Amino acid sequence: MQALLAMWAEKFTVYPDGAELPTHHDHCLGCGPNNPHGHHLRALRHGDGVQAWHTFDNRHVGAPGIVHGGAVATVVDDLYGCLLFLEGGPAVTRQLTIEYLAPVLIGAEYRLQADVVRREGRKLFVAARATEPAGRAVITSTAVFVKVSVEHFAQGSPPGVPAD
Ligand SMILES: CCCCC/C=C\C/C=C\C/C=C\C/C=C\CCCC(=O)SCCNC(=O)CCNC(=O)[C@H](O)C(C)(C)COP(=O)(O)OP(=O)(O)OC[C@H]1O[C@@H](n2cnc3c(N)ncnc32)[C@H](O)[C@@H]1OP(=O)(O)O
Repeated sequence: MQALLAMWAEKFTVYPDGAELPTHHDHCLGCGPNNPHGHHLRALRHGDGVQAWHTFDNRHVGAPGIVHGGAVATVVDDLYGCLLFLEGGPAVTRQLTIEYLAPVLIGAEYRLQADVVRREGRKLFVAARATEPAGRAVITSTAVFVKVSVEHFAQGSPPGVPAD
């Protein structure tokens, strides 16, 4: 686990505008390429924020043809987690709100954008939205993240040992 934490700390570096940001780790439910249940989110730096183009598939269906609201929240939460790479250090979600303005459809591509709204001590107030290609917002979100030390993550076991 310590090696994993050290590797993760290296990901908090400077990324040029437009650069693809790293994944949190290989098995991350949001962005990990080796999680068969995951969303495989890829986020790019966009100005001071992050953006991604994302298409949900039938693994994440709720009502027929419509993405499960929890799956949408997972992706938004993970996008905020990618924003942390621009903040220079780890933080964790303390509060997450999602406004589901219109159904998010399986197989349709959405543009996601997340930005820091303000910083206050250890707290990071962030906001995000997902829009259709024509520009209509289907969800908006806000969240509060609290900065933590890398050691915060030593509370869990590394992927594959022994919890799964
Ligand atoms: C490959 C490397 C391997 C290692 C790492 C691997 C992976 C890393 C994974 C995650 C890394 C993070 C992000 C990237 C990943 C994925 C993205 C998704 C993010 C997540 O999936 S992350 C998981 C879900 N998340 C949690 O698992 C958090 C559980 N929780 C806690 O661990 C504690 O709760 C903690 C530490 C957050 C705080 O605890 P605490 O005791 O330190 O602090 P406290 O309670 O005092 O709150 C502090 C200040 O926030 C204010 N405050 C509280 N609530 C507020 C609200 N609603 N609105 C406005 N302000 C609020 C207070 O008023 C106070 O403010 P003030 O400082 O001004 O007094």
